[in-house]
Amino acid sequence: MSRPLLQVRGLAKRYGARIGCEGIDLDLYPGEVLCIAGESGSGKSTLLNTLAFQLQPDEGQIQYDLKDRGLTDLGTLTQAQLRELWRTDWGFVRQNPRDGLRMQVSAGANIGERLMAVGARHYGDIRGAAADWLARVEIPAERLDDAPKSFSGGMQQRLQIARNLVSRPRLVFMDEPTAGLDVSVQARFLDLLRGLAAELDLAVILVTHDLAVARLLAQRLIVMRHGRIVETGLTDQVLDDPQHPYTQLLVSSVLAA
Ligand SMILES: Nc1ncnc2c1ncn2[C@@H]1O[C@H](COP(=O)(O)OP(=O)(O)OP(=O)(O)O)[C@@H](O)[C@H]1O
Repeated sequence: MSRPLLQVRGLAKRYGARIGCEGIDLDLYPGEVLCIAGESGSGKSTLLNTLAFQLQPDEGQIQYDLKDRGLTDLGTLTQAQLRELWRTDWGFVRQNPRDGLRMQVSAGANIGERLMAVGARHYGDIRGAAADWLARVEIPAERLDDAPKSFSGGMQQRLQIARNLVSRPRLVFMDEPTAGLDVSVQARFLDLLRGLAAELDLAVILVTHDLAVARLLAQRLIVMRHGRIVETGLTDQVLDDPQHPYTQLLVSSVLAA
């Protein structure tokens, strides 16, 4: 197997005496989609934000395969180096597009900004690439100059995907990206996401409480409870033959719904 893109050992994040997550070990490989599932309060968002180094870990180590340095302890990077990573080689798709987009500037500018972060300077090229990405996420090109606040929720979420993927990141963190979408647009959105992840060989760490989303998108699944990983494995295996009683309960409660 290839070298891991992200390697995590003994990770913990606490809020005072309360455990956010602890004892987390995981390896993520290039192009792999990993889903973090678990009930409300199990520590999914804490783990995601700590992995993305947007929350400072209290214990443990996160190593990332930086393009120019190989596996590097993220704790040794400066804030400027972390910001560079967030703007270029990583992406972050929020549950609420208002948190991941700049709502007042045009769709084209939302995409163009990320391109400028990776060095693009030519206005025509940036506009062309933005139009191309709008088409890839199924937004009509004539909406290029419109602000996302005039878009539907589904369009905003697709724009957030375009903004993140235009810089060709290798790793994208996603926090419940489908939770705010109507059921009627969820399936198409998931299809689009799955296609783009495969085409771009994108590694994704995705938080969801929806096991159907995990089944559709993720090769590997982590199940969390009380801040700890209680089960991990290939998604189909975990869902079809859960070993931990908590996972069994989680799977059977979905089947019963
Ligand atoms: N900012 C915070 N301050 C104090 N405690 C927090 C904070 N954020 C989360 N927690 C606590 O950490 C634990 C894990 O919360 P977290 O939000 O990571 O869970 P989650 O699985 O993402 O939940 P949900 O699905 O409801 O978003 C919970 O006990 C929660 O109360």
